[in-house]
Amino acid sequence: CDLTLMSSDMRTCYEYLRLTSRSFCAVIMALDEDLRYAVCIYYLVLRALDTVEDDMTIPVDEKIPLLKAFHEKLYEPDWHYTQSKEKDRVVLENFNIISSEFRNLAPVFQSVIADSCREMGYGMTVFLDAKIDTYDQWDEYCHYVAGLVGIGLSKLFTASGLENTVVGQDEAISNSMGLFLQKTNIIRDYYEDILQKRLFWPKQAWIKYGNSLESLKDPRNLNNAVACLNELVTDALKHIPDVLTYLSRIRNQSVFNFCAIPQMMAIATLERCYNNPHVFRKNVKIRKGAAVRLMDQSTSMLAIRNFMNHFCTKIYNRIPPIDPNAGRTRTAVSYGIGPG
Ligand SMILES: O=C(O)CO[C@@H](C(=O)O)[C@@H](OCCCCCc1ccc2ccccc2c1)C(=O)NCCCCCc1ccc2ccccc2c1
Ligand SMILES: [Mg+2]
Ligand SMILES: [Mg+2]
Repeated sequence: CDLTLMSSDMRTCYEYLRLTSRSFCAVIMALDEDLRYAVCIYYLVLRALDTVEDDMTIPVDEKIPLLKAFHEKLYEPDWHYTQSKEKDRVVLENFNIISSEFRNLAPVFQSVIADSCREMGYGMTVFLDAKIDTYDQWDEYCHYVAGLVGIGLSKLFTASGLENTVVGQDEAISNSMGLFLQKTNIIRDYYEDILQKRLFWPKQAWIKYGNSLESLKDPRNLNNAVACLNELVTDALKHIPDVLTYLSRIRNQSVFNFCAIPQMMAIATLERCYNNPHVFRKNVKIRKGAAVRLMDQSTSMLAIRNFMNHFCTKIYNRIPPIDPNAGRTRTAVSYGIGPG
């Protein structure tokens, strides 16, 4: 894009995107012009909100009103926040620049982003002590922090005129796009989160395998821990049919790539995590070469179905016969393997 035509604040916003988003910057920059601007701002606004949620040094009685009122800061020109210790605090310290660009967006884009921000902020306060007991509460938390992003993005795609009305209207399918990504992150990040006492694995799952989520990282409980991991991967795999339906509706190439690549990274990550004891000792990542191949080749429904088939077949071939969820996992991956 021609940086000279851009306002200096917008140039700064793209710099914040590059600084705070390892996984989304490239795919956002590949979007067609109008959408690229709105989606970049959308990302920065929600990353700022999430940085408040994630910052455990902010006292609860300050954090709750800040999360709930965050959407109002979009219309307070000078507002910014300098008290955060988080890695992405730059977006809070310079929120006035981000909000000034937000107010330059088309009104329809502003209302989608502001509504999303209000609902996400509220949802984060509901789960502030991160006590996620049931699978339904797991779905609810992931709806607030990621499902809403899928719903908001879909409304931006339709409002931009690049995608059909159905994309922006079918909230259940858009929600699944976020749940698949967020559940994959939560499964992958067990070790890093448990060190910060952030407990996002649902109790309804881990209670069958140990008397606390922390107990799963004890090497003596490794078999139970891996069985719990496999159960959560199986739950995440259930979103695959919705992900395939969503992607099959997308018509604009840059929107397709933007939507498809994070989903392919997620299924590749789930495959690496499945039945993998390393999840309890370090951060499991997909190999650089595999990630590059997914970025370059996730450009058509045929490619997506082939990648989904590839990773689901790899999981299928590694299901331990004695795993308590073996049958349910075979059923879940079969949706990704497809009729072929
Ligand atoms: O702190 C971190 O580094 C990770 O934080 C995680 C957490 O705290 O749980 C967690 O924070 C969630 C709250 C803030 C959401 C920020 C976000 C992310 C991606 C976007 C992409 C485009 C536009 C706006 C976006 C907004 C996080 O970043 N999880 C990664 C998965 C979130 C997926 C969002 C999402 C949902 C549906 C999508 C559909 C199509 C394309 C991209 C999509 C992206
Ligand atoms: Mg975060
Ligand atoms: Mg968070």
